[in-house]
Amino acid sequence: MIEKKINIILQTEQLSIGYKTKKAETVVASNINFELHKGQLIGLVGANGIGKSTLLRTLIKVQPELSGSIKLNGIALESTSNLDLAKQLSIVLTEPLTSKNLSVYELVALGRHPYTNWIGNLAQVDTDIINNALELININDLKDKRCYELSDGQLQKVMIARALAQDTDIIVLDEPTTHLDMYHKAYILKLLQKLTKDTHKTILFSSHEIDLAIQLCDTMIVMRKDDVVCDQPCNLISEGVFESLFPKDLISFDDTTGSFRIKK
Ligand SMILES: Nc1ncnc2c1ncn2[C@@H]1O[C@H](COP(=O)(O)OP(=O)(O)OP(=O)(O)O)[C@@H](O)[C@H]1O
Repeated sequence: MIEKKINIILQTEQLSIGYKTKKAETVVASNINFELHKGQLIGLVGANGIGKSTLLRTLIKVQPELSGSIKLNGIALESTSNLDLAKQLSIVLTEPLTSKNLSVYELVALGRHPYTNWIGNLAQVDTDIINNALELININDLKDKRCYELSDGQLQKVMIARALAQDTDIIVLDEPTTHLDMYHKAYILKLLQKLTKDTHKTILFSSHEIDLAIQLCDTMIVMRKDDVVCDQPCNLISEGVFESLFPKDLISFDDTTGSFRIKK
């Protein structure tokens, strides 16, 4: 029990997320309580528009929580400075890159930004970490290419290498498999699983690839209309959580295969 507590890296308590304007507050989800552990692969799933990106943006401090608390390594997120945050948490977003003119090496090297001096000079330790990230993701052969020359799958690997170069305890990815074909979706998620095992980092990603996430994740956070649940995939299956994710007219969840099927 005590060891479990020591291993907690990210924790929410009575978290409520959404959007606030001067006139109104829109709650997207509330009563969110979970504990994420070191070295785990965690998939965040739910229907379109349910609040996955809103939750991720709140967890990475891009938007404020409406109420409740988030703790990163035991410290409230709101009292963690942005520089400290960048040393603990790295982010991979799917938005198109504005810096596609950079070479792959230069883009991965940007991951060292929180650690370098103001002109961004790289020390030997930084270049070692960058080379190690290129090696771990197996993209050494791409390092001199310009980012605009890459396929979506290659670019996604480069973005993950940049996050690795940032050398944080936790990596957060918003829909890392968007635009990828079936093979590359599986490849990227398998790569994330391997990284959690090889580096003991915690990796949290949102995805619509529920079937793949069930097979690969240690833990899943499932956002439903009325609640947010977090558990091991096998427990979520036996509690019927996936079955309740979507309207029942078109697809149903098959407990035995752990996948969705179209109703005939
Ligand atoms: N900037 C914003 N201001 C106000 N409401 C927003 C904003 N961004 C998103 N929303 C609303 O918050 C809700 C959750 O959206 P969000 O993008 O988090 O869902 P999602 O689960 O990531 O969806 P998808 O799977 O389609 O990407 C939606 O109702 C959306 O319209």
